[in-house]
Amino acid sequence: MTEPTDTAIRVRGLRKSYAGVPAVDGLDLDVRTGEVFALLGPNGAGKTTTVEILEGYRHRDAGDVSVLGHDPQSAGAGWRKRIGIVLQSSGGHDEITVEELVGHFAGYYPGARDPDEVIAAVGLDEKRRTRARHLSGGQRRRLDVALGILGHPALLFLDEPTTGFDPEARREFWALITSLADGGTTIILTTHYLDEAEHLADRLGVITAGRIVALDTPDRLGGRDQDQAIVGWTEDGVPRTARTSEPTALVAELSARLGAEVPALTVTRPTLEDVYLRLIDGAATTASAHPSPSTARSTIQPADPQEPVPS
Ligand SMILES: Nc1ncnc2c1ncn2[C@@H]1O[C@H](COP(=O)(O)OP(=O)(O)OP(=O)(O)O)[C@@H](O)[C@H]1O
Repeated sequence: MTEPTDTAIRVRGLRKSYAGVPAVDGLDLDVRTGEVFALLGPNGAGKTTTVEILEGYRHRDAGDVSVLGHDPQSAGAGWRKRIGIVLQSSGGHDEITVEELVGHFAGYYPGARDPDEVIAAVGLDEKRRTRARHLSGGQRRRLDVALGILGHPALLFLDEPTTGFDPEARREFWALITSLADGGTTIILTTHYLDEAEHLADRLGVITAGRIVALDTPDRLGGRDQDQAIVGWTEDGVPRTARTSEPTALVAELSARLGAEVPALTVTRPTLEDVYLRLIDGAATTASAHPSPSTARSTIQPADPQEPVPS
């Protein structure tokens, strides 16, 4: 297969079941080279299963998958070196210091980034001589990211990267991700933080029950840009609100009626979280109105333990 330059990931009809219960149920996805793409969805929606198939860590039951022009199921070591992975939880190497670990992993990649620069970039300079087991949860995640970006990956997977970060650490981490994206790295992000997705992602895909139910830019997802605005103000001492698709006209009318400064005026639009929750609710309602055989099966069949990971 020749490698397309504008498409980093192409997925068609992806399916994966555990003990007959679908986790990914006919998923299509295109991720463009150089974009930051966020996968959102409730617990158990199929995000990790999808991402692990893309990473080559899990075998699919059906569908076509191309990642950087190769099928992850059969791609070789050269392909793997072009992929950076930061898993949801990491561990191990507890007795090794940050600089030893980063220096050691740098040896795996021809033309690796300078370990000192990577340690500085993830904000671990002050902890470089600290053993991994003495790092805080957030610092450990930064170390994971350091290991993930050492090899200049063309494609970086970040699975819930800022869980446990304090607000300042999250902002710093976002800046790091933005700088990687500016440098041309394609990034696949799974997160439960809507503000993180909105801040970082060029496009978002929402997965429920193993399918993409919405896919767009953060400001257009689920018709968000078409949503009515909510105008709030106080009149005769009473708080009032109105929904309108023409907030400017309403504000002008209020201003003409109540004076130049309309008391307690606010104009708001649905947040990404509002839209996301609406999409999830809508998908759940549709699923319960039309129960599929797979939904019925899931109540009676236990799931398999995790498959062995191919080397
Ligand atoms: N190894 C496994 N064996 C059996 N069932 C599994 C396995 N991995 C995932 N599942 C099931 O597949 C479904 C999708 O799980 P997955 O981990 O892909 O969801 P997710 O969207 O990543 O969830 P979360 O947000 O909680 O991480 C769930 O119902 C889960 O229980």
